[in-house]
Amino acid sequence: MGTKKPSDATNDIGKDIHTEVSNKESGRVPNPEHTEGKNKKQNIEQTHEQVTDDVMHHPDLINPLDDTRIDIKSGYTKDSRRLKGDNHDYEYDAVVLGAGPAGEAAAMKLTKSGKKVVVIDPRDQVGGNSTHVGTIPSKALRQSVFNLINFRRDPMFTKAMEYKQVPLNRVLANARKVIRNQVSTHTRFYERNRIEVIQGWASFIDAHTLRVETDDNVFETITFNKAIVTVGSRPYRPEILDFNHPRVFDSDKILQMDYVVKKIIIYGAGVIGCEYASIFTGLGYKVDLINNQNQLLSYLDSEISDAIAHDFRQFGVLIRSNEEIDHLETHDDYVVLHLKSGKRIKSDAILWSNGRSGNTEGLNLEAIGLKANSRGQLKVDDTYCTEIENIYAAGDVIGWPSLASAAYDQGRCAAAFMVGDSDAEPVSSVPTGIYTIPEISCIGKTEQELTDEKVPYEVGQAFFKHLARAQIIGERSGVLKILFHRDTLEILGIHCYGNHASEIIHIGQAVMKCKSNNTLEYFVNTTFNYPTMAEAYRVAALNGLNRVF
Ligand SMILES: Cc1cc2nc3c(=O)[nH]c(=O)nc-3n(C[C@H](O)[C@H](O)[C@H](O)COP(=O)(O)OP(=O)(O)OC[C@H]3O[C@@H](n4cnc5c(N)ncnc54)[C@H](O)[C@@H]3O)c2cc1C
Ligand SMILES: NC(=O)c1ccc[n+]([C@@H]2O[C@H](COP(=O)([O-])OP(=O)(O)OC[C@H]3O[C@@H](n4cnc5c(N)ncnc54)[C@H](O)[C@@H]3O)[C@@H](O)[C@H]2O)c1
Repeated sequence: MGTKKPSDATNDIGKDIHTEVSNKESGRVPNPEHTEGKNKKQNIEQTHEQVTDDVMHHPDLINPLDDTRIDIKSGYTKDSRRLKGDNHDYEYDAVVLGAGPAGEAAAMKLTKSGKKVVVIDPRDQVGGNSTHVGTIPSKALRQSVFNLINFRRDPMFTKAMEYKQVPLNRVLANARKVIRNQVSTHTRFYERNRIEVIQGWASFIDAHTLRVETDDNVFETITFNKAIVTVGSRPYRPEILDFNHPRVFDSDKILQMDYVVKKIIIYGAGVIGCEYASIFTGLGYKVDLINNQNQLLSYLDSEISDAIAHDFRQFGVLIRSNEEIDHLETHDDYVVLHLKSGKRIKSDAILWSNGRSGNTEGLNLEAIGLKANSRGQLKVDDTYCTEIENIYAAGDVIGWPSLASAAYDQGRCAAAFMVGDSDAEPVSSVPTGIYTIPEISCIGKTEQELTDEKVPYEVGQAFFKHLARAQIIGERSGVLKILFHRDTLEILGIHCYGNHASEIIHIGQAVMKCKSNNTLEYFVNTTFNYPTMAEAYRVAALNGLNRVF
């Protein structure tokens, strides 16, 4: 990502742009002429301390997994022609804090609406946590492990293959390639749209001024009319754990694990914990999965939740439910997890996957009168506007649903609201896609919800083992469940467990979205390709209709 050098910081509309060497580095007291007042200066000092702490505390936030740099070549700077002169004195119409999916979508929508936009991110590559440490590496890793499992199962190879455990960072070779391609694709989007991208840490000085610390410890200020905060999230790290210990990991640090283990504890059985349970068992590790609740992924339809728990046990995952950490004992070559129930679990390493926190600490929100909640998240209204009228927020930093899929749409919608699009709508319905092995995907209501709401529903099911396509590609388990109103046949929920579930769900989602066509009969009266996994919809629909009397 192109770093804007101080020399680029020309001022085309009469406002001062300051650069200064970090006080911390130089040991010098800053020149008071370079700041607008004592209070502001204190805020800046505080921000710098916080930001530096964040960098120290969380180095992975700024270090992409793939260190091959893909620089932005546009060189589009403040000297460039303004696309459209909005009626204000600020340098930019809009500033975007964070170049993840939410930030990218917001920047694209803003620039296509004729606004002069700048995006700021501390990483030297675009893509955000989603591309560098979240969605992309974990899904590419899962695919490699999935291939390995199929390879080991295939009788053509089992005899010839030496069964060897592989360290995680070697399996990540494919992920590095995907990351590089993703960064390259997204870099081109910024370039083609001539969006300025600055590498640096952003924090607020006031509601129209940002302070940006570039990676060479140079600070500058930029002024803007509106801002959108899309700084994302990072793993929540409780103080009782030492994440510098080589056997203690979170979902960012795990990507650097360079040794093989026989046994690993996963603390937290949320989406990340369950996806990694599949990855580790696929690599041949024994897994202790510690769940704080009594059911896995308890918001899922309970049959699906039972199915994944059953398959996990088959693959050698020991699920320990209703447990809570007391403390962790660390040693050079092992760890012992002490649970409040009195149990002690010894293992080669631990992956802590119990929640995430919004990256708001270093933003100096106090300077603009904003306060994040205890999880570092910002509250927004239906237009993604925070309590400050020119400051918007989207993506993980606003909490629900904390998905890359939704972050992109939220960023685009927030920008649409910022520019006053009359047809902008906030994101409200998002499918669940969990990339365990096998996958889980759902949309709409669960059986439990419909029962609680006393809705007269029926169920139609299709088991993958009966589908021609599934038999051809060797899918052994999997089911598609359609929940529908028994009188109107309206589809109320779709739940899928099995490989390709995250793709299969979209057929049902499209039908559910078409209000006039949203009935089970669509699947009976429409000819699908054969043999396909989509045939599951026809089989499930006929199965469901047979129950209606
Ligand atoms: C292991 C894992 C697997 C996941 N798998 C999936 C999945 O399969 N599907 C899915 O939909 N979602 C998945 N997610 C969630 C997904 O990654 C997030 O929802 C998504 O990254 C959120 O996008 P975002 O744009 O809000 O922020 P992010 O992707 O977090 O990007 C925020 C950016 O802001 C930058 N930033 C931080 N502080 C500042 C600052 N002060 N100034 C400027 N910039 C700053 C950061 O460097 C970062 O580049 C997964 C997450 C994890 C951790
Ligand atoms: N396939 C996917 O869509 C996918 C994959 C991985 C991660 N993700 C996203 O990543 C996010 C994190 O997943 P996860 O499995 O770590 O956790 P989670 O959000 O499922 O939560 C796990 C537990 O941690 C608690 N928690 C959450 N944040 C906390 C905080 N800041 N402080 C204290 N406790 C907290 C929660 O209440 C819960 O009990 C999820 O929101 C998920 O949407 C999505």
